[in-house]
Amino acid sequence: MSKRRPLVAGNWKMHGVKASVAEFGRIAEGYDAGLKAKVDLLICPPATLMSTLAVVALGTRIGIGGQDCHAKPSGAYTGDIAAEMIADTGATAVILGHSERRADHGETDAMARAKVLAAWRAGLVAILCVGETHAERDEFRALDVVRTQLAGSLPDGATAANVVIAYEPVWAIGTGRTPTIDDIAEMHGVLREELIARFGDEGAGMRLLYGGSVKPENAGEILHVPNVDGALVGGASLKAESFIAIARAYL
Ligand SMILES: O=C(CO)COP(=O)(O)O
Repeated sequence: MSKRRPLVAGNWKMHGVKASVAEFGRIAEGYDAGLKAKVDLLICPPATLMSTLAVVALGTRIGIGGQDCHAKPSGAYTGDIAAEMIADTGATAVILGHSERRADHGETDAMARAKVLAAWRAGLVAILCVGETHAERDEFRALDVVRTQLAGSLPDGATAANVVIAYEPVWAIGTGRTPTIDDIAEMHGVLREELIARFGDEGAGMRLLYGGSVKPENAGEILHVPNVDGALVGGASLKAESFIAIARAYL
């Protein structure tokens, strides 16, 4: 039996307004005692909702996280948010190095690495995303690409408590397509090997999430793959019904 407690995290991306607080309430209602005994839940709303949801989440045992942070604690960086500001809302985690940040904002492994250090400085858990493009998988480079991303973006000092790794194949995000169960098992196995080689027992204890078109229909299969310790869910996290249904794969 693995001692890693599963985590199902919702990445709301650029979705959600004040009315979405009610949807969060429905997620909290669905997080019953049976689920609480088995799985952690985290919601990463847009920055505009973080403070509100952090208050609403008090007592629900659902964590709140950010979707990105700046590497610096403060300064003249218009539009950016420091890890310390995320922590100040009551959030406890932050997604970093997401492929949408890498593609749309030119984020490199070095930048993701600096942001992970910022998250730790602020006391946040870093949810670090890695994943190959479709072309890279076609060229049989997926494992190498992901190994390189992990090596370049995960700093020394990572522990089972301060980092979660999310494997998100870029081509599976929002497309309804997923890798085969064997491909997920292979990638997560490689990630686990890398983490143990670098961090020993801490690496063995780090949670590895799968992300990319996770839905209630495929959660049962994906979440029981060895070394898959949960999911990072985009679209299906926007509705309480589907998000909770995914978490219930652990019951
Ligand atoms: O990018 C994702 C989560 O970070 C996955 O998004 P989808 O679940 O919508 O494919």
